Amino acid sequence: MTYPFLKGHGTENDFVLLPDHDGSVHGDLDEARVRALCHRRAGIGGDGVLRVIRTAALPADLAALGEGSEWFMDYRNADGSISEMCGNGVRVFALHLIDEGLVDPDAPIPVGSRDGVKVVTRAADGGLTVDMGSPRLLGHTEVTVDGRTWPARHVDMGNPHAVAFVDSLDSIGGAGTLLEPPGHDAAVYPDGVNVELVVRRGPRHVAMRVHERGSGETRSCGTGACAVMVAAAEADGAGSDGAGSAAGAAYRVDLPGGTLMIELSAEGRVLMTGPAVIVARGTTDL
Ligand SMILES: N[C@@H](CCC[C@H](N)C(=O)O)C(=O)O
Repeated sequence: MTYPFLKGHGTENDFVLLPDHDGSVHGDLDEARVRALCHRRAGIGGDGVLRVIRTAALPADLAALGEGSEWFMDYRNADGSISEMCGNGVRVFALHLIDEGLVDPDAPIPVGSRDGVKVVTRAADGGLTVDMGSPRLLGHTEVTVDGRTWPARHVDMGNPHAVAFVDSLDSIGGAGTLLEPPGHDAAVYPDGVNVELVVRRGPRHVAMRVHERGSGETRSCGTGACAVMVAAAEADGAGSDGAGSAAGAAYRVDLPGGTLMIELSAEGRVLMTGPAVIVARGTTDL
């Protein structure tokens, strides 16, 4: 069977997009197909898959999560597992909808996800801004990477994150070498966790590396950058809800694949701005 695909990325977090508007192409998108598509040597290659489907074509339980949005981002990690949300992916997804004339490019674009509807707007710098919703600052925990253990902040951005402030990003193996899933408390993260390692670069400016649940070390993670901003804002004197005195603050978050700007609105909502690019389109029989 041959079917269409596109390839895109946001700050080098790369995705295979699968247009499947009425759900007739991929049915239940199984893990084996996702792994084959994302394989870096035998497939198209990607950190994950974004299935582009109309909310109305989904089973009732999923459709309920996307209520109010015509389009739903059905996201899968490279290993075929499902995640609630993908911050870089939703920008790439919205760009695809704009490119294909599927939405009004001048209006806010609602995109359904397993973490509810995210609204994407065009940013002044040519990028896209996503209202990522309200973060949840949960407990304190720890993570172990390369045999070293750090205290970490548990931040929920719809998906689970552990944010650890470290002395140096360079001393923890080379870039792209966090191959083993970091050690973490399975009681805190029963479904696994995305782990962010962070250093300060200046006032409201941080840099990070990330090991993603289901994808390994990636060049960028949008929800991860948001979690990092929330943890940094708390450390900089915000209230326990992540808003407080940091509300309105904008942080620059540098990642191996680029830079994201993350802002905490006066209402305590996280606004993420960054680029999105489509680099290829074609058909595959994978
Ligand atoms: N890269 C994404 C996050 C993808 C999901 C994550 N690996 C998980 O399992 O929660 C992003 O940009 O947010």
